[in-house]
Order: sequence, then structure tokens, then C-alpha cells
Amino acid sequence: SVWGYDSDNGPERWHENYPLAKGDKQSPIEINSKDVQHDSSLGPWHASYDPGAAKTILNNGRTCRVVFDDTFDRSVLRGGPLTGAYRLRQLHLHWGSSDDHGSEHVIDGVKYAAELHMVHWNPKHGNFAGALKQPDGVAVVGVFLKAGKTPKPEMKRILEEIDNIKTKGKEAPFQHFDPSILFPKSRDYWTYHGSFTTPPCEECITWILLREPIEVSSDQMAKLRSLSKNGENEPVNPLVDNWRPPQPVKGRIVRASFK
Ligand SMILES: NS(=O)(=O)c1ccco1
Ligand SMILES: [Zn+2]
Repeated sequence: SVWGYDSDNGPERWHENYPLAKGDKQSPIEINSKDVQHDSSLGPWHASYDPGAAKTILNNGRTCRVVFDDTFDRSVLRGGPLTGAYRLRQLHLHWGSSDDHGSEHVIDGVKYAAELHMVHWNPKHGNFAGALKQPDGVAVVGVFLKAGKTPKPEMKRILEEIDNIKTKGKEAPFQHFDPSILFPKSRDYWTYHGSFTTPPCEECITWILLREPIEVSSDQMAKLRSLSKNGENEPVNPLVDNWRPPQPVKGRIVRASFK
């Protein structure tokens, strides 16, 4: 059966069809502040996104994804650990069945309710498929979502669309959206080299994980959990716990832009 997050097709079995899943540079990882190295040469990262690049929002049965036009340098990420401008291709989320877990990366033992990934690729490698084969091919900005009392207004656009993409395969127009409104105040980040957290788990990602979580409300988290893994003519199967657990660090260095 196609890979997923259930006992018969979940992260512990991905390696049976996707051997890279057992590689030495897999993601996510647990970050322990005591092992992190501050790197004063790490400059600030900069996102310059064109709201007009946003195209559609999709439920693919495994996450909720917003897709952007990446046919030219229209929405790009640069700076930080990166060389050159990486094009924004899509953003998506991973979340839990309750507010006390759901993130993929774990910070000093803390699991957040969700983790937002903004996926960018390096156009020097021609196209996205080519970038997947390169160690500097992809850059993902990770933003942690902490469940609290205050809703995040900037999440409303995405959450309002949920009702139109309840079931697997449903897609809706999603335009005039600048995802940088989702960033927290602080630009502080950790960075390390890793992989896609979903099969085929290619080890082509420079991860940029923002230290400051954004706060969302429990109701906003519940909205995400109202998505279904199944199609419209199938039984409702709540789309929750679509996160991969932390993988072996295998001696990798995690650097911090902050002290
Ligand atoms: N979760 S992730 O950001 O490593 C990913 C999987 C596919 C595209 O992006
Ligand atoms: Zn992801």
C-alpha cells in the first residue's frame, strides 16, 4: 500500500520501498540546545514573496498544501546558510491528534502542536526534480505552531479554505497570499543538513528552523484536524498525526544563528 502514517504503511516501514529513509542525514531530528553550535558567520535569511505567486490549496490525503508559481524567481528565499536565491514551491503542515504533539522536529524535548514547512528549491539545478538529487537542492523553512489562547489571524486564510478541501484530492484556488505573514517576530534560527520528512526522503535539504513559534488557538488546530485522509465517497478518516518521528542525528552539527 502507498506510504502513509498508519501502522501498516507508516514511518517504521517506509524503508521497505524507500531505502533512503535509512540514510545518515534524515529528518526530522531532535534538537538539544546543549549540542548546538552558535555560528557568528550565519547571517539573516530574507524571504521576498510575490502574493500573486500563490495558486491553489490542496488536500492530498497526507497534508494541506498551498502551491505557488515557481516558473521564475518570483518568490524567493536567500541569505542565512544559503548561497543564491531559492524559489518557493509549496507550503504544507504536519500536526497531531491533540495539541500536545504534532511537530516533526522536537526542541529540547518539546513537541509543538504543528509544524509549517515552506519548501524552496535551487534553480541552479534546472528544475525541482533535478534539485532533489543535490545536497544544496532544497531549503525548507520550518515554523512551529504552539497551541494557546490566542488565534493567529494570519492563519485564517488557510483555515477558511479547509471547508472547501475536506477530502483527499480536493483543490481550491488560493490567490493573493504572501506566506511571510506567517513568520514570527524573531528571525533567529537553527540550521542543519537533512532530508525530506516524507518518502522518498531525499537528503537534499538545508533546514532553517525558526526558534520562535507562532501561537494559534485550539480551535484553529481543531480546524486542521477536520480534514479527511479519504476521498469524498469513502468513510471519514481524520487527517491527523501526519508527522515523522525524529531520526538519528549521526554526528551532524546543528548551528544556531543566535546565542
Ligand atoms: N515535509 S518536507 O518539507 O520534508 C516535504 C516533503 C515533500 C515536500 O516537502
Ligand atoms: Zn513537511
